[in-house]
Amino acid sequence: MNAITIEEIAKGFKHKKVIQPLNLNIAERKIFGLLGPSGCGKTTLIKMIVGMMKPDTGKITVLDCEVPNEALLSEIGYMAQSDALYTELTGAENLEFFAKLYRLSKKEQRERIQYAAEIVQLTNDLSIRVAYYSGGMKRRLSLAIALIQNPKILILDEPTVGMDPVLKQSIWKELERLKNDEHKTILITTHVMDEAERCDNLAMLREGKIIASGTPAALKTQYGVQTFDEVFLKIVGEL
Ligand SMILES: Nc1ncnc2c1ncn2[C@@H]1O[C@H](COP(=O)(O)OP(=O)(O)OP(=O)(O)O)[C@@H](O)[C@H]1O
Repeated sequence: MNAITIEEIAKGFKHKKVIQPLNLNIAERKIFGLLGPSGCGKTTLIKMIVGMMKPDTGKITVLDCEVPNEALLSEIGYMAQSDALYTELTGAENLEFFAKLYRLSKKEQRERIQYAAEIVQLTNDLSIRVAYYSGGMKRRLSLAIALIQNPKILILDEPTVGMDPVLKQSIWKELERLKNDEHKTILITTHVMDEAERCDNLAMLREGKIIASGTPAALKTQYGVQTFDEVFLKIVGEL
């Protein structure tokens, strides 16, 4: 069963085609990684899945609903690349704001805020104003916000940028637990190759087209290489 189905989606800005007509299926209860060089269209594709950007043509279906659909707002936890946080508020107030937006009960609010803050190791910094957070702390708070309403699907645009290896490892463990125990579907963009390795399925994007897809092992076997950088270089004829 697919959590996300993308059919013939295309998007351009002015004269530039950013996403070529593209098809992609993302299976439920899997971690799907979107790889590709800067500017290849990953964020644009993700924004269309989330419903923040309208495709020029094509259709996107999430959990059997055609995007955009208000019912999907609570089903998708989205972590953007640029942090959309209220810097005048504390970390806790930011989390509360989003918890209220999703109409969580007082008890759920408390539980989810505690859970999300623990996952990103911000529990002891929740009373600090976000204006005083470091870049990495803001990323962590953004990830906590994506988790707050306990969505079925997590869409995370480069979630671990600026995080230290220990925290990165614990976040990946939690993503795997969310998939295995809570049956979440996770779509992630990354430049980090050891993260790509941990995904169940990958799609490699270049100039708005999918140039390769499959499991991490299948992709490396298909191209007879050891790393995803080499897969990419082989495809573009540089190796
Ligand atoms: N609103 C916009 N108006 C005009 N051009 C845009 C807009 N949004 C994105 N683009 C262009 O679309 C292309 C793809 O951008 P996108 O952010 O999707 O790339 P990306 O693969 O996510 O890159 P990165 O890994 O660096 O974040 C870029 O050339 C970018 O300049």
